[in-house]
This record gives sequence, structure tokens and C-alpha cells, in this order.
Amino acid sequence: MTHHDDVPGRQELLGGEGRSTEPRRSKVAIVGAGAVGSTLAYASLLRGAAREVVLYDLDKAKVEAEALDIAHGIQFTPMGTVSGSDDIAICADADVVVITAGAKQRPGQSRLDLAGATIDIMRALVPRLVEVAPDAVYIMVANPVDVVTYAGLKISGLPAEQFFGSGTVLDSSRLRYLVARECGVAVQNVHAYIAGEHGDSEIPLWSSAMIGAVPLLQWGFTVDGGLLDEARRARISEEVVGAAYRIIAGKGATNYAVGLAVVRIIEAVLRDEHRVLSVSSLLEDYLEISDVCMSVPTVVGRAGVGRRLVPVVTETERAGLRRSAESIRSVAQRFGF
Ligand SMILES: NC(=O)C1=CN([C@@H]2O[C@H](COP(=O)(O)OP(=O)(O)OC[C@H]3O[C@@H](n4cnc5c(N)ncnc54)[C@H](O)[C@@H]3O)[C@@H](O)[C@H]2O)C=CC1
Ligand SMILES: CC(=O)C(=O)O
Repeated sequence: MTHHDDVPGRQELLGGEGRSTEPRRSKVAIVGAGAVGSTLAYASLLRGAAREVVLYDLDKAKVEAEALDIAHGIQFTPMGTVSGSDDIAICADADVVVITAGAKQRPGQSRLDLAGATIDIMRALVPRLVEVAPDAVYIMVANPVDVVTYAGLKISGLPAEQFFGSGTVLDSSRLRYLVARECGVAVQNVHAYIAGEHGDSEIPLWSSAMIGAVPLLQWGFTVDGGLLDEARRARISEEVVGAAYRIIAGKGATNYAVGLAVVRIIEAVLRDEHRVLSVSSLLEDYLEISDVCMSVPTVVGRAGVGRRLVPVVTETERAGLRRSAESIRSVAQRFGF
């Protein structure tokens, strides 16, 4: 079911209050039209990230309804089209494929508890996707994203640059939001990354964090007149790690911030931005960590993942990253990867 006009140029005449900066036709295929996939489709259209957004889901009624609901608002977005189908052929020749089809955390479950169920989905799904969209850049979002990115990469047989996970882009955004709020500065001026697992063992890279031109560790005051000291930083870390649990307990899923975070990654790819994002990719000899997918600050562009940047780290941060890698690896191994 396709919701766009077949007459060339008609969409531009009828809809589109803004103008996409996209220089050529671009297609994003979103697999899974649940809370995350449909919000991502909506956010992609709102931001004009791609000209064509398609949704694929096993649930025909749901995927068609989500696409139709979004399509009815397309007059108010930058130029674009949206369609949904239960036929995987809708993903054909996509430039970017985002996989959100995965098991969902119930209150109290960790992301790692979902590994078996989501890997089963990937075994069936990934070969069929690669068949219809062999040249796409693949972005895994389904959880546990690091384990599933590694499994999906191996199943796909694609080069590691072409297949990566959304990783801790969302967690880094949560961290920046909290630091900005405590310090009374714009979130855009907080440069801080969470690295490691997108999950309980993740590590905030405090040593390399900056607020404007000031190292975060030298930031002297907060809006309530206190210090951004170790205790306060620890509280912020706990809040980031606990964020998904808190939101899932309240409404059953997280969808808005992850939708925006993944659109940001899509834009970095389609516009070949070479933006530094903490995506999850296959690491080889990174701070002595190898053969695991996890997040570190990484250059992202049209080919997918590029250089992994090595920030200044303390011995505690370095040890934390190694532990996080071990935790991801042990779960992947349990499921045969
Ligand atoms: N990496 C991240 O930052 C985040 C990851 N997630 C993860 O994203 C995944 C999706 O979450 P929700 O959208 O809330 O779940 P959901 O249950 O609302 O949606 C999942 C959708 O996938 C579809 N699906 C399942 N198997 C499929 C298959 N083989 N082919 C096509 N479609 C299939 C289902 O029909 C369903 O519509 C979960 O694993 C969740 O944990 C969620 C939030 C943030
Ligand atoms: C569910 C999840 O992974 C998150 O919101 O971080």
C-alpha cells in the first residue's frame, strides 16, 4: 500500500511546507512497525531525512495503518512519501535499512534477556533483507542491540562497515540532557559519550567530556549551586542506565528519543556527514578489545562506519569498557555467535 501521488512533481505541488536538503532520491526501509519503527518513520518524515520511507512488518493491518496515519500528515512535512507492507519486497534497493523488529522488554527484564528471541528473528529476517537490499547500510536497533548487531553482521555476510547498531547514541543523548540540565547550558554544548554496551554495563566517558570549551571534570558549579562532583556524576550515570526501565515501567516502551536518535544516524549516512556518533560496530584492537560489537565514538558517513576514535580514558574507564565487552561477548557466545 503506497501513499504518495503517482504524478511526477505532484507531491511537491501539494505538500511540503519545508524543503528537504536531500540532493537525490533516497530510500529508508524500516523493518518493524511497532512503537520504535513507526515513531522512527514519523520522525524521518518530519525531519526530511529521506524522500522515501517504507515500513515492513509481518502484521499487515498494523503496518498499513501506521503508514496511512503518517501519510495523512505529509502535507505538513518536508517533501517525502511513506508506504507500508507485509511484503519484504517493499525494502528493495533501500539506501538504509533500519531493523527494529525484535523482542520487547517487559518491566524488570534487561535487554540481554531478549537475546535468544531477537536472534531467532534475525536468522529468518536478515538473509531475506540482504537479498532485496544488498547495497544498503544496515542499522540495527532491536535489543540487545550489541549482541544482535554482531549476530546480524555474521548472518548477513556483509562488510563490517555496512552493518552496525544504533548503540549508545540514545544513551549519550540522555547523558547530555541530564548534564545540560544540571549545569544550566544548552544540550548542544555538552560533548559527552556513553560507550560500551547499550545496557546495564555501559560506561560514561567523563574524562573526555566537554562543556563548551571547558573539560567537564573542571566544571565548577551547577544550577543549584553544588558541584558536578563524583557523587553527582554517579547519580547522573545511574539515571541514564535506569532511563529505559523507568519509561518502560510507565508506558511499556521507549520510542520518541530513540526515533530522533536513529534519524540522526540515518542523516549522517545519507548526507555523508562524517559525524562522530557512538554507534555499535565491530571492534578490532580497540583499547585491546576485539571481535565484539559495542559503542565507541565513531565517524559515520555514506559508507557506514569509519574510524573509531580513541578518547582519553582513565584506567577505570578502560577496565569498564573491557568488562562491558566481555558481558556482550558472553551472551553472543551463548547463542552460537
Ligand atoms: N537500541 C535502542 O536504543 C532501542 C531499542 N529498542 C528495541 O527495539 C525493538 C522494538 O521495540 P518496539 O517497537 O517497542 O517493539 P514492538 O513490539 O512494538 O514492535 C516490534 C514490531 O516488529 C514486528 N516484527 C517482529 N518480527 C518481525 C519480522 N520477522 N519481520 C517483520 N516484522 C517483525 C512486530 O510485528 C512488531 O510490530 C525491541 O527489541 C526494543 O527492545 C527499543 C528502544 C530503544
Ligand atoms: C529500550 C531501550 O533500549 C532504551 O530505551 O534504551
